[in-house]
Amino acid sequence: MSLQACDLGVKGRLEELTLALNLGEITAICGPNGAGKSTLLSCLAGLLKADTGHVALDGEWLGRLRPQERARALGYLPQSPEVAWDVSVEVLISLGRLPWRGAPATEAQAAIDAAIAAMDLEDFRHRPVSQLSGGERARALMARVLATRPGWLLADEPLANLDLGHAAALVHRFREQAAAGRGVVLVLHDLSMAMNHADRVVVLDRGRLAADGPPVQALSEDVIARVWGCPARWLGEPGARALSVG
Ligand SMILES: Nc1ncnc2c1ncn2[C@@H]1O[C@H](COP(=O)(O)OP(=O)(O)OP(=O)(O)O)[C@@H](O)[C@H]1O
Repeated sequence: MSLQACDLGVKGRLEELTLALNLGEITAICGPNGAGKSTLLSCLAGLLKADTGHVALDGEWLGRLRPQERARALGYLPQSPEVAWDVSVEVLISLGRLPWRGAPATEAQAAIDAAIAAMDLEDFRHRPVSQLSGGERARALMARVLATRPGWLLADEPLANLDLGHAAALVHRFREQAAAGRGVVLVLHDLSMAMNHADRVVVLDRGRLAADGPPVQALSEDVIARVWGCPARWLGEPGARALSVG
């Protein structure tokens, strides 16, 4: 199942970008504020229509797929952890099963239970979403995406509201998903996370592709200086790098 952006352009936001994403990999999309990361992710998820070009899933244009088919293949976590309805955590997560309506109830419950366990939400299962902290709500929203068991996980800043332990656990979940042959595409501001845990990093700058490759290349000190405009130095060993800035 391939996911490709071909000459993708959104006026004032993305400039004719071509990109083929790979299953079995964690791809990080990095770049400064306003670089076009969320715009690209929304296009890949089929939620934002490009002005030029298209996104193709297995060679089929996203716009031509049935919504249910698209929702089964592409799981999307938006940047802001907003929830429109004050339902319980379990009900919120069960919404992730909507694309699989008609599947056996046992299968649905197993997926929901696994997502609750993966995001450490057992204690909150019956709690209304309005009574969660910001990080707990972010975990519940991630669990909803996991419950779908999509072929592609597209997550916009999935670690932003999480404490250290839950962030590390979620990175581990992403690695499991990639190892299971799924595609994982993450917008990340934390360049150390991208350096240490991504297989590939796509760097955007003012709507353009500035770098694309293994983290050591795409997040080299030169690229960081050029794109983010600040001197930075990588410290530590491969796999446990820390970024010293300034
Ligand atoms: N709905 C919109 N209409 C018009 N322009 C928009 C809209 N949303 C974002 N933009 C603009 O498009 C550009 C890219 O925005 P985008 O949200 O993709 O950036 P980003 O890289 O995700 O940034 P951040 O790191 O701040 O979240 C920005 O200049 C932004 O101001």
